[in-house]
Amino acid sequence: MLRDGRTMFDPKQTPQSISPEGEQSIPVSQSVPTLSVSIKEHRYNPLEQVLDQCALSVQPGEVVSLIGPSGCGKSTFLKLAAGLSDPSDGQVNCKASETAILFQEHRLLPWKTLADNMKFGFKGRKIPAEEQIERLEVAAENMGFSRADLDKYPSELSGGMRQRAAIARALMIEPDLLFLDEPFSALDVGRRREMYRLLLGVVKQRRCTVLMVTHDVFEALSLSDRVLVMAANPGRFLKEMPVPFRSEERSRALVADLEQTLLQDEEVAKLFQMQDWDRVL
Ligand SMILES: Nc1ncnc2c1ncn2[C@@H]1O[C@H](COP(=O)(O)OP(=O)(O)OP(=O)(O)O)[C@@H](O)[C@H]1O
Repeated sequence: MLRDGRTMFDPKQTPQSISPEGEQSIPVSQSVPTLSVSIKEHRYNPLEQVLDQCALSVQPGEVVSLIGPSGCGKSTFLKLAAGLSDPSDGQVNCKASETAILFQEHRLLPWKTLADNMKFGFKGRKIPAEEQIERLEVAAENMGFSRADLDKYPSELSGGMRQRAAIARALMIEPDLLFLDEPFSALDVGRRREMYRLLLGVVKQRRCTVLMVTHDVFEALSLSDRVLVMAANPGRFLKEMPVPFRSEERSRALVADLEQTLLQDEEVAKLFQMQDWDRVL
């Protein structure tokens, strides 16, 4: 059973096509979505249409990932969904009360220590001082930061530490909606898995809703309830791959099987130029 109540027993799930009208053809659960996005089109300049007919509803506690070739418009869709700018034509409806955004770049302030960067999200929020300290301590432990690390400046941290700091900063405000753009790209395989567990723990405990962009298909299928594949020129949703297993049931073999099914779909294979999928090189 998926978190939103849908059941999908067929382990050989196949990608479903998405109609140009958006996802109306896809069955969704009955609860009020945390996030509804309907973008008819988006352009940064009048001559180039970046997005075309991208509609998506995300249910409370659902994890949805966007994958697609570089430049197809994933980050643009995420930024519009997060309300960072308005679509040229379309609307975004968000029911979340606390939203956090994690950008592709870590965006830490170079003149602030790691601790101050991690606490930066508290600015403007009424969180008592003791609770701020408690959240910082828990986050530092979860992220594997020592007391000495907390006094360092971003320039003194490794790329992976900076990325973990940005993840901590986002999670420390306890969001009920998280927008993540390539959040784990700088982490080694062990840290990545720790972060996956942490993220899915937050999703489960607080019913946090997640919309994530990633280049890593295996990662997307490991973490998500469904994965949307975007095509380019203009950016649009091409396929949806539901993940028919609860997160705790997902083994490497099951996810690898789903990855193979997805990447062997004719249209998806063409999109990523992966028609000879079984070849490593
Ligand atoms: N601020 C901007 N101004 C003008 N064009 C932009 C801007 N941001 C993105 N674009 C263009 O919009 C298109 C989609 O970019 P976007 O970053 O959304 O793609 P993406 O799928 O996230 O790429 P990647 O996987 O490489 O991060 C690209 O052609 C890009 O050049």
